[in-house]
Amino acid sequence: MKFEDWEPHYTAILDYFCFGREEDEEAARLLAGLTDKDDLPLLRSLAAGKHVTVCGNAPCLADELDRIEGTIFAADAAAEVLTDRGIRPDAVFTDLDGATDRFIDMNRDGTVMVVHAHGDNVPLLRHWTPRFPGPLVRTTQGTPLPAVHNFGGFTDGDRAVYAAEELGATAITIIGFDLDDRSVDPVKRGKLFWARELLHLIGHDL
Ligand SMILES: Nc1ncnc2c1ncn2[C@@H]1O[C@H](COP(=O)(O)OP(=O)(O)OP(=O)(O)O)[C@@H](O)[C@H]1O
Ligand SMILES: Nc1nc2c(c(=O)[nH]1)N=C(CO)CN2
Ligand SMILES: [Mg+2]
Repeated sequence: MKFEDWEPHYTAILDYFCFGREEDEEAARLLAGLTDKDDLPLLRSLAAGKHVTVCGNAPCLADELDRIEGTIFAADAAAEVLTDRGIRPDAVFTDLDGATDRFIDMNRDGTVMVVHAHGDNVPLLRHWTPRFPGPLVRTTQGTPLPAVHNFGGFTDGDRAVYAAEELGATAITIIGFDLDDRSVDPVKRGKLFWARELLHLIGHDL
């Protein structure tokens, strides 16, 4: 999605959560300076012309793994549910709140880390970004920078779907999403509300 088309949705999300755009854009500038890696061509090659399965981290994920087809994009800690079952994702979309040392291992084995900057994860960006030994793509939800991309989307899971669309996937299967999950805290419920809105906007009704 072009940034001009994304921007009104982004502004509405900032208002809803009382998040600051300046903080998001400062985090993106910081991330721009933490590494020179930009493995966008590799990420594109994983999605373009391919069937992509996006794995969210709802409790139902473990029961839906038999639906996986093609390239695997994992939303943050969903990557661990997958590796626990011997499945290494092709890419992990993460704002790093679910990151563990196992992300470093899968990145060394070739999993693309798609590291997202926002106003509330600056310490995590500083901690993890220099430690990833393998392929890395950087994203922002604000104005994109030359090597900090914005494919649209907000939560790790819906951003993975937006990226798959933007990078030319021919089909997308979405598993591990329970957007009515009542076990989550109120802020997370708000995030799942926006995930549903944003997925609906690009034709995925969950
Ligand atoms: N019931 C669910 N619980 C958690 N994640 C879900 C659920 N259903 C779908 N998802 C997707 O899986 C992703 C898991 O990533 P993660 O739990 O790190 O969330 P996040 O987007 O970083 O938000 P938060 O800041 O609340 O952690 C979410 O971004 C969301 O898109
Ligand atoms: N400023 C800010 N931006 C975000 C946040 C967050 O907690 N704060 N969480 C996200 C993952 O759902 C995505 N973007
Ligand atoms: Mg996360």
